[in-house]
Amino acid sequence: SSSRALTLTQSRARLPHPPPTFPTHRRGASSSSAASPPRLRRRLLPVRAMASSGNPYAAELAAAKKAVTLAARLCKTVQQNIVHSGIQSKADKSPVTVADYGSQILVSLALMMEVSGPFSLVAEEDSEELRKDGAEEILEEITDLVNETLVDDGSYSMSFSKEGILSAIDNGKSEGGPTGRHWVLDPIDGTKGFVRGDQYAIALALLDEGKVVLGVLACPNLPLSSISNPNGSSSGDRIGALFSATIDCGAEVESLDGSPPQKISVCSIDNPVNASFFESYESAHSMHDLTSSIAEKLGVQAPPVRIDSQAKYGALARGDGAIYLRFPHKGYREKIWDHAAGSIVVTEAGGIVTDAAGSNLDFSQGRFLDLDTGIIATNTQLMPSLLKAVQDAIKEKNHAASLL
Ligand SMILES: Nc1ncnc2c1ncn2[C@@H]1O[C@H](COP(=O)(O)O)[C@@H](OP(=O)(O)O)[C@H]1O
Ligand SMILES: [Mg+2]
Repeated sequence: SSSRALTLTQSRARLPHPPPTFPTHRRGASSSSAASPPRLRRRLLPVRAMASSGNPYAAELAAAKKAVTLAARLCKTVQQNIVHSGIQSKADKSPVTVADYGSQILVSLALMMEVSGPFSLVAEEDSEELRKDGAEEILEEITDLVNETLVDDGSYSMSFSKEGILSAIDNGKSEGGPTGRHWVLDPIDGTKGFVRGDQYAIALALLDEGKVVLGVLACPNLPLSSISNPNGSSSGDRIGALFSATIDCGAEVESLDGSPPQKISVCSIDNPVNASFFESYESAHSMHDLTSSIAEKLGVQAPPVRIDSQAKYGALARGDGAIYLRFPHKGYREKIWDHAAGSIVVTEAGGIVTDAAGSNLDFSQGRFLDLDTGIIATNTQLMPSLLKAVQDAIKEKNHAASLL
């Protein structure tokens, strides 16, 4: 209601740190009002929900779910258009670019509206390209798409000006680090899958004092209950899964269009013969020859299950498969937004996520993960033998390379 509406000036006075601003105008106002002080209706979540759930991050979790669900609405629209227009076969990358920026803007907006206190966001995109000559058309497309999504969703009665779009994107420029709270966002993880019409995820996590304390993964194309065959297609299952996890509170999955959350846990397979493993669809992202040699050493019989994005972590967390292997080619540096949300979903579901040396991933070092060789994830039962197989396979590969 209008009595609850706060001007930005009012909400700043109430908060310990000013939230980031983006020029916006209320829907229905003339375009000249974009220059007048923006009015943001800030919805604060009921404090009661926080206290009764026993989850110290309950408010942030609710905000994160709302943010990625809103972004997923935009991404789904764009992906449908891409698939229908057959644009994925052309070199034109603009639809995915529009969705990437649009998703980041909506997540940033929703977090800002729903969570009080200092705001820091480490996100993949910045506005540099959009500020260049020749980018006007794409900027206009993003602005229209974001504003249309806001109208369809109906949660926030506001619309963005083009300048507002640019500054909202730049809210994601934080460097993260070991102190304070930082949101970590991949607005579209698995862009290759997105363009192919396959799996992708909107991945959002919260770092608190260098540790991931919360993660949500919106997977609009993932079957809700399980991947029923090796290609990840469904058998009449509902499509669209939202995974979430908060530190020490477990992991859950719910439907992206609303259903009660269900607790999830990793599988309890302890014999690798019965295990299957996930890896990137793209061989450029992970060495399929190395993973195949690891699987062979371990005695895994099933062929690899190749899926784009952090949907792999979600599927692992609910026991659709037993192992996730990721071995980028030499020289690649992993980014924190590619693993923060996925890793807490797996660990809170009872799994373990480490680098190839068996060390925990360290999200406190800025935008990159500094890690040894690759990332592996599985349950507690399989981890010791998996780690041994990984190290043996790497040794063998290095030895073979030294003979060349
Ligand atoms: N050469 C490379 N090696 C490993 N990962 C790469 C890569 N190039 C891109 N990536 C990362 O792999 C992510 C996709 O992971 P996956 O292969 O599991 O689907 C990409 O996320 P984006 O799609 O958000 O750019 C990107 O960050
Ligand atoms: Mg990514």
